[in-house]
Amino acid sequence: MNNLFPIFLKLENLHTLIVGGGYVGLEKITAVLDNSPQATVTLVAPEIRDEIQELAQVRERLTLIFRKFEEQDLDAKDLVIVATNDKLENQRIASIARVRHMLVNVADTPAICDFYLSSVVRKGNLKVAISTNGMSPTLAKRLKEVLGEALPDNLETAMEQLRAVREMLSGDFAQKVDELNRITSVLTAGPK
Ligand SMILES: C[C@@]1(CC(=O)O)C2=NC(=C\c3[nH]c(c(CCC(=O)O)c3CC(=O)O)Cc3[nH]c(c(CC(=O)O)c3CCC(=O)O)/C=C3\N/C(=C\2)[C@@H](CCC(=O)O)[C@]3(C)CC(=O)O)/[C@H]1CCC(=O)O
Ligand SMILES: NC(=O)c1ccc[n+]([C@@H]2O[C@H](COP(=O)([O-])OP(=O)(O)OC[C@H]3O[C@@H](n4cnc5c(N)ncnc54)[C@H](O)[C@@H]3O)[C@@H](O)[C@H]2O)c1
Repeated sequence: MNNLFPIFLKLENLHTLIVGGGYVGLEKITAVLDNSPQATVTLVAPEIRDEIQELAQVRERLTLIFRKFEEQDLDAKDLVIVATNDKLENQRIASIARVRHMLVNVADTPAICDFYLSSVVRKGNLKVAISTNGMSPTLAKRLKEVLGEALPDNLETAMEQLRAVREMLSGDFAQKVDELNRITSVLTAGPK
């Protein structure tokens, strides 16, 4: 069963807590900031990798706290990514966050995640997020590479032109939809 519902978050409007500052903490903070450089993030861990400390020097909205997780760290947070190397502590933190109605990702335990991070193909304004439903992050990463090669680089121009058309079109909503579908039908037309 694949019941995941994909959404695209504006992380600059949310406050994300990352618990753990090791390899996985670094992977997750990198994923967050690569996609959402203006995201507000607090990371708490007694030991924080140098690469994360370097990131914090150039990212004003990234705050580091050098100690173990405390429940108050969840105050005023929207999302939590839990990535300590203590599985039981990860589960404990996730349960506290759930009681507080926050969305939780626990890097080492997919079964108790409310959301997964995805592999991301980016071409300007286009973003394609890939998930394997937790089956194989490695496959997601490879598919990202395949799709990145396959998608043409001039999509940005097409998007800009379509946006201009979209703004120019008059008429009611149904007429606009018809016209946009007509213009873009060449994209899905098979070979003649
Ligand atoms: C996509 C990506 C996004 C990101 O993290 O930014 C991501 N993992 C990435 C890479 C990656 N992760 C792992 C490897 C090693 C090889 C392998 O195991 O395949 C590699 C490959 C590599 O690094 O080369 C190990 C691993 N990952 C999870 C577990 C726990 C478990 O499965 O039990 C373990 C075993 C830990 C252990 O054994 O100790 C769990 C999750 N990893 C997810 C996402 C979520 C499911 C996504 C989906 O639905 O596909 C989920 C469920 C939760 C989450 O983390 O959100 C990112 C690709 C970035 C890119 O595109 O370059
Ligand atoms: N989802 C994924 O993509 C993925 C990939 C690899 C590993 N994992 C799993 O993620 C976990 C973390 O691995 P790692 O390589 O980052 O470990 P690591 O040893 O490099 O780092 C652990 C971090 O957790 C911190 N920490 C420990 N207890 C803490 C606490 N109570 N509060 C706050 N921080 C605390 C440490 O200070 C350190 O910063 C492991 O269980 C691993 O199996 C997940």
